[in-house]
Amino acid sequence: MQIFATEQIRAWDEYTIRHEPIASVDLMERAATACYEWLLQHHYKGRSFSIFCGKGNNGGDGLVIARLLAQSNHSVTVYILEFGHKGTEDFQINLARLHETAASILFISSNEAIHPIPSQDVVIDALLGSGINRPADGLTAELIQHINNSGNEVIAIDIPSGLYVDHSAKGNIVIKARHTLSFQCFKPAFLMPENAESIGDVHLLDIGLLPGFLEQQAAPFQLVDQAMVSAIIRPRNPFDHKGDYGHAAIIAGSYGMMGAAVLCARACLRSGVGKLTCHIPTQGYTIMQVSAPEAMCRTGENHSPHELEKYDTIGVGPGLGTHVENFDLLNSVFEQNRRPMVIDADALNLIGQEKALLKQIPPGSIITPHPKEFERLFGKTANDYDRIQLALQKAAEYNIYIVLKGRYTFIASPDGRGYFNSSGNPGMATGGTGDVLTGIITGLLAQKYSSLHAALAGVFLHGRSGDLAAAYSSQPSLIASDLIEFLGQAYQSLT
Ligand SMILES: NC(=O)C1=CN([C@@H]2O[C@H](COP(=O)(O)OP(=O)(O)OC[C@H]3O[C@@H](n4cnc5c(N)ncnc54)[C@H](OP(=O)(O)O)[C@@H]3O)[C@@H](O)[C@H]2O)[C@@H](O)CC1
Ligand SMILES: Nc1ncnc2c1ncn2[C@@H]1O[C@H](COP(=O)(O)OP(=O)(O)O)[C@@H](O)[C@H]1O
Ligand SMILES: [K+]
Repeated sequence: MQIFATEQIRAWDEYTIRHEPIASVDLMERAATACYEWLLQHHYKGRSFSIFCGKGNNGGDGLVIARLLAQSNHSVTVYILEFGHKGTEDFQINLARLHETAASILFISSNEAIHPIPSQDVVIDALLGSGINRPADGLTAELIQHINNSGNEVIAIDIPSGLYVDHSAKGNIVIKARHTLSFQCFKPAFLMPENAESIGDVHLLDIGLLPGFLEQQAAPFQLVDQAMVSAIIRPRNPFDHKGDYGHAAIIAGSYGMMGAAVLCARACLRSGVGKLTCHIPTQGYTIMQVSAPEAMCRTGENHSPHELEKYDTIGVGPGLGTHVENFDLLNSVFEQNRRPMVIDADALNLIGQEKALLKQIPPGSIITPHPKEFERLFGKTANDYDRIQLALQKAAEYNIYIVLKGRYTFIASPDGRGYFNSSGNPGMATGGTGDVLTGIITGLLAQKYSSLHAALAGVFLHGRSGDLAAAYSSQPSLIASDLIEFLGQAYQSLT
């Protein structure tokens, strides 16, 4: 699924209007009807509503929702914020239609007209949509503050008023919604952690925009979804043998952190790798042999970084520790292995301390930082959008894939393309889940998936395992080992 910027969303609306064909006011009717039906299907039937509308087409959506609710005997009060202009054509048509219903219509042209919102009302926010072109200020800002301070449940239409679709509104006054009902496709704003408080739960409603438009468009970002990953994962052939699925090495673990190495190794095995050898510290030998009997072990000084050429790929970092001797370890790994590999956790923290190592990373490798590790590597950014841009810039500069982990993990490709993963849940915010991801991606790389495909499929399967594990038990009880247990079902769910 594509993730579009403002101009492309507008172009998709226009394409549909021209080619379906459908009048713009009828498309608005379709969009608002989808919102109305969502409300009825989600326990809002019979409630009373305060609906706040601007005078653009977002406000037009609000007016249609108000009419549909009033016609089905809901108590509706509509507040129209006076921007100083008369409103778009579709807004005006729908204002005239609303006058024929029992809805109360009030205009807000000064702060004296802002009154307390009845506590039982559900608030619908249709003040500003994708047409916002400057921060909300003056009366608009006051009204947004008033709604936020009311404590009422707020449902935003298309996007919470005050947010931009595709750049940061950090520090601006923005509606805080419980739900956002948006149309057709994800907008970048919904994927940024900095907007979490504003967007609430996002629900994408199908308004029948024509798919033909998608063929002509290069979206700035793609969503990693089941369809994409199903097309990547290859079936196994009947005469295959373990040599066909690669030999991976995991270099991980230290005293007190052997668990990270075990989680990584077990996830790698479950990902489908042919053979796995773990380079671990001597004191971790028994732990690994007992916990992952399918894996071979190499022990010795400094993780015994010898004969690394024989592996198809290497995953390095989980639980490694940041002792000074590990700089030599990393240098040795990068010297011996020039094929794409996976670099995570303490290996990234070491590189963060010794930035010259960045240039030594084998081309096409995948690094998997969480936001703090990313910051140690590449520095702070002013907002989440800038961080995404910085990831793309650094991926190109070092010819690597950057998997920036989070709710919607972002994958930056060195060719400038960016992907947001759609699977996963906050149950996965628990120690060790990142080690599992490293194991999965390493296993996919060993199986000769391209770096891009290993990263995309790896993050999606990892999140899908988390979703299946949480559905089986619960989010709070989820632990990293559960992801490994559910990886099999995650694969199964693709077909
Ligand atoms: N057929 C379609 O296309 C469909 C569209 N749909 C809906 O249309 C919405 C987009 O509508 P839109 O383009 O009219 O923009 P919208 O956000 O309502 O109004 C913004 C107006 O407000 C103004 N303004 C801007 N910033 C401001 C600020 N900070 N504070 C105050 N005022 C500000 C600015 O005017 P200006 O003051 O700059 O002259 C601008 O004209 C979209 O989100 C979706 O809900 C759906 O129905 C599906 C079909
Ligand atoms: N709220 C969330 N929603 C979805 N995925 C999450 C969430 N929180 C964490 N994750 C995922 O869990 C993993 C955590 O990795 P990381 O922070 O490296 O953990 P650790 O270092 O403990 O292994 C990442 O893959 C991340 O995308
Ligand atoms: K809105």
